[in-house]
Amino acid sequence: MEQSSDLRFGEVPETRLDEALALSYLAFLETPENDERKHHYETLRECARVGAYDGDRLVGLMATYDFTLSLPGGELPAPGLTFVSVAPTHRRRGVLSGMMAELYRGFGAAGTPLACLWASEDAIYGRYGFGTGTRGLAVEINSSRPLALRIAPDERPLRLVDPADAPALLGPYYERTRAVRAGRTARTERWWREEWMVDKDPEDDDMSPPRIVALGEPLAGYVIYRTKSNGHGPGSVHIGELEADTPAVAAALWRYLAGIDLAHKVTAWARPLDDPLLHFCADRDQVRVTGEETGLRVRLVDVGAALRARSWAADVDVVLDVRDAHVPANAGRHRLSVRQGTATYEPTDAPADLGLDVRELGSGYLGTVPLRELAHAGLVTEHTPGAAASLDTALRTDLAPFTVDDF
Ligand SMILES: CC(=O)SCCNC(=O)CCNC(=O)[C@H](O)C(C)(C)COP(=O)(O)OP(=O)(O)OC[C@H]1O[C@@H](n2cnc3c(N)ncnc32)[C@H](O)[C@@H]1OP(=O)(O)O
Repeated sequence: MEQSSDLRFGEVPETRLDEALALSYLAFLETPENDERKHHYETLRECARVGAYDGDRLVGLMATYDFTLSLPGGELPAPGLTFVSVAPTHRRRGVLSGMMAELYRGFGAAGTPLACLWASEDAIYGRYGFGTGTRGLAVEINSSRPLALRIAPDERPLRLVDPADAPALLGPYYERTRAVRAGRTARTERWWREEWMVDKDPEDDDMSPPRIVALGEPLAGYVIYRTKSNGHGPGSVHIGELEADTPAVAAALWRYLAGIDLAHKVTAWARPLDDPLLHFCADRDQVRVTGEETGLRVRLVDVGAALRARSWAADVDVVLDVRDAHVPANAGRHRLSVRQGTATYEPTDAPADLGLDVRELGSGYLGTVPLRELAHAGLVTEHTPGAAASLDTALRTDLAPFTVDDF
């Protein structure tokens, strides 16, 4: 892609936030109302920002949240890309590519190990080395009849929680889920309030405020959902998040949701690939998977730092020949050696066992996509038969990586 020589890339100062927001609304085809605009302004103010300038005019914008991402057995800083916008007058001239290069330069200087994002379109970010970090299932329950279950639900009472109390009650619980499931960003008090507990659903004016139902003291599980009425017809229940200590607690929460009067449908836009509901429901005609999508995309910005920070399910010794068109420091042959749970990752002259792009390594990193599958798809080259399977065994996680925090 040819990049215009009159473009300049650099920081977007706070004095230009209004212009940056206007550009973003132009790119995303949005005209938000005052409260939402204020929220976007504050969010953008707190993010790090990269811009593209044509003369003095801002024609490209990209911002990063200061996130920390859970990994198998640990966590790392992982800036979250957002507000990625290019003026419609300047598309396909290399503005995004220029901003990505500027971003990666900054990451290199800061020693940033990972980056993450949710994409508006699937085809955009693979070229910059982003792989599949998490995937989610869309699930729909026919709740015109009681939920049929194969296990006994936890019969302790359920209680409604005031949204104002939710961050203090749910926050520590959510934090514990991060320790056992990779792919989850840490939530601040502000994130809870402004992303989860906001009264008005940003995408659907007809949704109720968030409802929170909890089970157990100490807390053993919770669900955050909204409802939607449908005039005289049956309404629906829409799950934001459901977390539970045990299958019995999960069963109690799902049974509750499916039992809500005046609603004949429960939907969840994203559930983990290994959601126990899909096994303990007694009727898969009643509980249907209606879609599967990539959630968080992950970029190994510093491959060595990223690999050393996660835990491993098995020892492994492989030489990886990594391609990285955007971060040259990652490219070339490196020996990944995991001994008794500790990884080393060093440059080597030894012949490669596996050849792959950093994008594919990103897809395997949290355990979501087996490298064996990518080898079968012709995207990973197996120079040593069995090397992809050995690395997959080491990368495997107990729970499927998953997040519902889109941004
Ligand atoms: C994390 C987030 O914020 S996701 C949100 C992304 N933003 C949006 O969807 C808002 C609307 N879209 C836009 O603002 C722009 O079209 C962007 C940001 C998607 C792309 O910006 P551009 O400056 O046009 O991209 P740029 O010219 O640098 O293209 C680089 C390469 O990506 C490709 N590309 C860019 N956009 C797309 C796309 N939507 N689908 C497929 N390929 C794309 C280009 O063809 C080019 O490929 P090449 O190098 O092989 O020739």
